[in-house]
Amino acid sequence: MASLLKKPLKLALVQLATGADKAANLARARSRVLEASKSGANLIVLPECFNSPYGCQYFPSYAETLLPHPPSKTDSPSYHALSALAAESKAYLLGGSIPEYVPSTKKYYNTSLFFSPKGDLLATHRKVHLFDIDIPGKITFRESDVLSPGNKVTLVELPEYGKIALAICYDIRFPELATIAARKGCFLLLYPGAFNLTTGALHWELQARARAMDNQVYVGLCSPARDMEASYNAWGHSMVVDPNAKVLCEAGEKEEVVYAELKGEAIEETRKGIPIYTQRRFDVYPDVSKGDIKFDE
Ligand SMILES: NC(=O)CCC(=O)C(=O)O
Repeated sequence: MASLLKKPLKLALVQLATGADKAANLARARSRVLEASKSGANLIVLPECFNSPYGCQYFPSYAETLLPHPPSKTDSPSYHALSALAAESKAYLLGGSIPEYVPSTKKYYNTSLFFSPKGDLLATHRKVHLFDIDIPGKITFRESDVLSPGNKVTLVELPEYGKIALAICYDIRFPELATIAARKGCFLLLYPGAFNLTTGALHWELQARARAMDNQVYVGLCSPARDMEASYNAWGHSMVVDPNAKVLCEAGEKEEVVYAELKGEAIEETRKGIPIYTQRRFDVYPDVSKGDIKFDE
């Protein structure tokens, strides 16, 4: 069987310190992405809401308009900054997410943008599962007060490497997305995400390792750096997990770039040793990757 990952890939996660100044966030992202590309990264990831603070009160004022494609520089400075940066760094670049506004429907989304090493937009992913939680005395958050959900599974083909899946933060709690992506042949699931001090301590690493273990693929989670002065305190701890659920690299809480070398053999060896791939009982339960699924491939 052909390898899901055709050749080794160096993945970089940029755990960016973001603030209120969008231009400063973009400039900071640029210098960290260029640093990662100088270190040989082939695929570089920026966090959820990398160009703005994270919070419902911020989404409208930071939102950019992406459609019709390509957007003007006024409609989406972040699109143009990311496109130029991908081309300059000659690496695939995932702009973890930005708040997006669609004037025709007056809807806001939490949207990531994925660029080729030539600076072409290959995919966008609108967060499918909105972060609405209420843990009394700890954290209440309702993205759905402002945002609308996306409605597709996003898979992207990188011709020299293979297929990857894009999702955002709270999407990781819904294992169906990960399973569908893995069964469709992805070698890597990427989740830019801003967990917080409550749920980060509980579930950040557990979710990453669970998605990797269940699906025997690589998983990357990229957080903003923690800022205790901000209204929302991101967990940090960006990490890459291997197909055997082992953490390959992990950031601390501050701004940092972490790297991992991904290899196709690791997926094959894991699946050979524990062959759940050939042991599924679709005569007992359904295959979630079959049926009426909305894809953007
Ligand atoms: N930005 C998010 O979606 C946060 C998700 C989160 O913290 C969680 O626990 O899930």
